[in-house]
Amino acid sequence: MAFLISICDVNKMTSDQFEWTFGNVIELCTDAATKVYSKRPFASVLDVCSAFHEYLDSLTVAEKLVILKLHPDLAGRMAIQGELTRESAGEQKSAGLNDITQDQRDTINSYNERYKVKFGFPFIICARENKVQSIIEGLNKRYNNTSEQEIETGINEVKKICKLRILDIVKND
Ligand SMILES: NC(=O)N[C@H]1NC(=O)NC1=O
Repeated sequence: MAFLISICDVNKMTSDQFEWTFGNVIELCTDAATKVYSKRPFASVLDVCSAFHEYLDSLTVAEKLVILKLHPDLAGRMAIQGELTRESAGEQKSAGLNDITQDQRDTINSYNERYKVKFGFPFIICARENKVQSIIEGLNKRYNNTSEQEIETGINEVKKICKLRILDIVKND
Protein backbone atom coordinates (compact mmCIF):
# COMPACT_ATOMS: atom_id res chain seq x y z
CA MET A 1 0.00 0.00 0.00
CA ALA A 2 1.48 3.34 -1.01
CA PHE A 3 -0.24 5.61 1.50
CA LEU A 4 0.29 4.76 5.18
CA ILE A 5 -1.89 6.30 7.89
CA SER A 6 -0.66 7.71 11.20
CA ILE A 7 -1.43 6.28 14.61
CA CYS A 8 -3.36 9.51 15.34
CA ASP A 9 -5.65 8.77 12.41
CA VAL A 10 -6.14 5.21 13.71
CA ASN A 11 -7.15 6.54 17.13
CA LYS A 12 -9.74 8.86 15.53
CA MET A 13 -11.47 6.12 13.52
CA THR A 14 -15.09 5.12 14.00
CA SER A 15 -15.66 1.42 14.63
CA ASP A 16 -16.85 0.99 11.02
CA GLN A 17 -13.71 2.66 9.66
CA PHE A 18 -11.53 0.54 11.97
CA GLU A 19 -13.22 -2.70 10.91
CA TRP A 20 -12.99 -1.78 7.27
CA THR A 21 -9.28 -0.91 7.63
CA PHE A 22 -8.17 -3.80 9.87
CA GLY A 23 -10.82 -6.42 9.04
CA ASN A 24 -8.37 -8.64 7.17
CA VAL A 25 -5.13 -8.24 9.13
CA ILE A 26 -6.09 -11.66 10.42
CA GLU A 27 -7.36 -13.47 7.34
CA LEU A 28 -11.17 -13.09 7.02
CA CYS A 29 -11.49 -12.40 10.77
CA THR A 30 -13.37 -9.11 11.25
CA ASP A 31 -14.19 -10.20 14.81
CA ALA A 32 -10.55 -9.46 15.71
CA ALA A 33 -10.89 -5.85 14.52
CA THR A 34 -14.16 -5.45 16.43
CA LYS A 35 -12.52 -6.61 19.69
CA VAL A 36 -9.27 -4.69 19.17
CA TYR A 37 -11.17 -1.43 18.50
CA SER A 38 -12.10 -1.33 22.19
CA LYS A 39 -8.39 -1.20 23.13
CA ARG A 40 -7.88 2.34 21.71
CA PRO A 41 -6.02 4.61 22.05
CA PHE A 42 -2.86 3.01 20.70
CA ALA A 43 0.55 4.52 21.41
CA SER A 44 2.12 3.23 18.20
CA VAL A 45 1.73 0.79 15.32
CA LEU A 46 3.50 -1.84 17.42
CA ASP A 47 0.86 -1.30 20.08
CA VAL A 48 -1.79 -2.12 17.44
CA CYS A 49 0.15 -5.29 16.56
CA SER A 50 0.30 -6.29 20.24
CA ALA A 51 -3.45 -5.80 20.60
CA PHE A 52 -4.13 -8.19 17.68
CA HIS A 53 -1.59 -10.66 19.07
CA GLU A 54 -3.27 -10.50 22.49
CA TYR A 55 -6.61 -11.16 20.79
CA LEU A 56 -5.14 -14.34 19.29
CA ASP A 57 -3.64 -15.38 22.64
CA SER A 58 -7.01 -14.89 24.35
CA LEU A 59 -8.79 -17.44 22.12
CA THR A 60 -9.72 -20.95 23.16
CA VAL A 61 -8.19 -23.86 21.22
CA ALA A 62 -11.51 -24.30 19.35
CA GLU A 63 -11.48 -20.62 18.36
CA LYS A 64 -7.83 -20.84 17.25
CA LEU A 65 -8.81 -23.75 15.00
CA VAL A 66 -11.49 -21.56 13.38
CA ILE A 67 -8.83 -18.90 12.66
CA LEU A 68 -6.41 -21.45 11.18
CA LYS A 69 -9.17 -22.87 8.95
CA LEU A 70 -9.92 -19.41 7.50
CA HIS A 71 -6.54 -19.47 5.70
CA PRO A 72 -6.23 -20.51 2.07
CA ASP A 73 -3.73 -23.15 1.00
CA LEU A 74 -0.45 -21.92 -0.40
CA ALA A 75 -0.33 -22.46 -4.16
CA GLY A 76 -3.74 -24.16 -3.98
CA ARG A 77 -6.93 -24.13 -6.02
CA MET A 78 -8.00 -20.69 -4.81
CA ALA A 79 -4.67 -19.21 -5.89
CA ILE A 80 -5.01 -20.71 -9.35
CA GLN A 81 -8.61 -19.51 -9.68
CA GLY A 82 -7.80 -15.98 -8.49
CA GLU A 83 -10.02 -16.31 -5.40
CA LEU A 84 -7.50 -15.21 -2.75
CA THR A 85 -7.87 -12.03 -0.72
CA ARG A 86 -5.71 -9.17 -2.01
CA GLU A 87 -3.37 -9.58 0.97
CA SER A 88 -2.92 -13.33 0.62
CA ALA A 89 -2.38 -13.04 -3.14
CA GLY A 90 0.42 -10.50 -2.58
CA GLU A 91 2.05 -12.66 0.09
CA GLN A 92 1.96 -15.81 -2.01
CA LYS A 93 3.44 -13.87 -4.91
CA SER A 94 6.25 -12.47 -2.74
CA ALA A 95 7.27 -16.00 -1.75
CA GLY A 96 7.58 -16.87 -5.45
CA LEU A 97 4.55 -19.16 -5.47
CA ASN A 98 3.21 -17.60 -8.68
CA ASP A 99 6.27 -18.77 -10.48
CA ILE A 100 6.71 -22.45 -9.62
CA THR A 101 7.20 -25.53 -11.75
CA GLN A 102 4.42 -28.11 -12.10
CA ASP A 103 6.58 -30.49 -10.03
CA GLN A 104 6.83 -27.96 -7.21
CA ARG A 105 3.07 -27.31 -7.37
CA ASP A 106 2.34 -31.05 -7.21
CA THR A 107 4.71 -31.44 -4.24
CA ILE A 108 3.16 -28.52 -2.34
CA ASN A 109 -0.38 -29.70 -3.09
CA SER A 110 0.29 -33.27 -1.96
CA TYR A 111 2.08 -32.11 1.22
CA ASN A 112 -0.78 -29.67 1.92
CA GLU A 113 -3.33 -32.50 1.57
CA ARG A 114 -1.32 -34.86 3.79
CA TYR A 115 -1.01 -32.10 6.40
CA LYS A 116 -4.77 -31.34 6.34
CA VAL A 117 -5.65 -35.03 6.69
CA LYS A 118 -3.41 -35.30 9.78
CA PHE A 119 -4.30 -32.01 11.51
CA GLY A 120 -7.71 -30.99 10.13
CA PHE A 121 -6.56 -27.45 9.26
CA PRO A 122 -4.31 -25.99 6.56
CA PHE A 123 -0.54 -25.62 6.84
CA ILE A 124 0.14 -21.97 7.64
CA ILE A 125 3.41 -20.14 7.25
CA CYS A 126 4.20 -16.45 6.84
CA ALA A 127 4.80 -16.48 3.07
CA ARG A 128 6.52 -13.09 3.07
CA GLU A 129 9.26 -14.48 5.32
CA ASN A 130 9.77 -17.54 3.12
CA LYS A 131 10.52 -18.73 -0.38
CA VAL A 132 9.28 -21.80 -2.28
CA GLN A 133 12.05 -24.08 -0.97
CA SER A 134 11.63 -23.16 2.70
CA ILE A 135 7.85 -23.58 2.37
CA ILE A 136 8.33 -27.11 0.98
CA GLU A 137 10.84 -27.87 3.76
CA GLY A 138 8.44 -26.51 6.39
CA LEU A 139 5.57 -28.59 5.02
CA ASN A 140 7.72 -31.69 5.17
CA LYS A 141 9.22 -31.06 8.61
CA ARG A 142 6.20 -29.71 10.48
CA TYR A 143 4.10 -32.71 9.37
CA ASN A 144 5.92 -34.68 12.08
CA ASN A 145 4.78 -32.35 14.88
CA THR A 146 1.90 -32.98 17.27
CA SER A 147 -1.44 -31.17 16.85
CA GLU A 148 -0.66 -29.03 19.91
CA GLN A 149 2.65 -27.95 18.40
CA GLU A 150 1.04 -27.17 15.04
CA ILE A 151 -1.80 -25.14 16.56
CA GLU A 152 0.81 -23.07 18.40
CA THR A 153 3.12 -22.77 15.39
CA GLY A 154 0.21 -21.94 13.07
CA ILE A 155 -1.03 -19.17 15.38
CA ASN A 156 2.52 -17.80 15.67
CA GLU A 157 2.68 -17.64 11.86
CA VAL A 158 -0.72 -15.88 11.81
CA LYS A 159 0.81 -13.31 14.21
CA LYS A 160 3.71 -12.69 11.80
CA ILE A 161 1.32 -12.33 8.84
CA CYS A 162 -0.87 -9.98 10.91
CA LYS A 163 2.06 -7.76 11.94
CA LEU A 164 3.27 -7.36 8.35
CA ARG A 165 -0.28 -6.56 7.17
CA ILE A 166 -0.62 -3.87 9.89
CA LEU A 167 2.77 -2.40 8.91
CA ASP A 168 1.36 -2.06 5.38
CA ILE A 169 -1.44 0.13 6.76
CA VAL A 170 0.01 2.22 9.60
CA LYS A 171 3.18 4.34 9.66
CA ASN A 172 5.89 3.01 11.96
CA ASP A 173 7.08 6.24 13.61
N1 LIG B 1 -1.66 -21.23 4.18
C1 LIG B 1 -1.04 -20.08 4.47
O1 LIG B 1 0.00 -20.05 5.10
N2 LIG B 1 -1.63 -18.94 4.02
C2 LIG B 1 -1.15 -17.67 4.35
N3 LIG B 1 0.23 -17.41 4.53
C3 LIG B 1 0.46 -16.13 4.17
O2 LIG B 1 1.53 -15.53 4.28
N4 LIG B 1 -0.67 -15.59 3.65
C4 LIG B 1 -1.67 -16.53 3.66
O3 LIG B 1 -2.81 -16.43 3.22
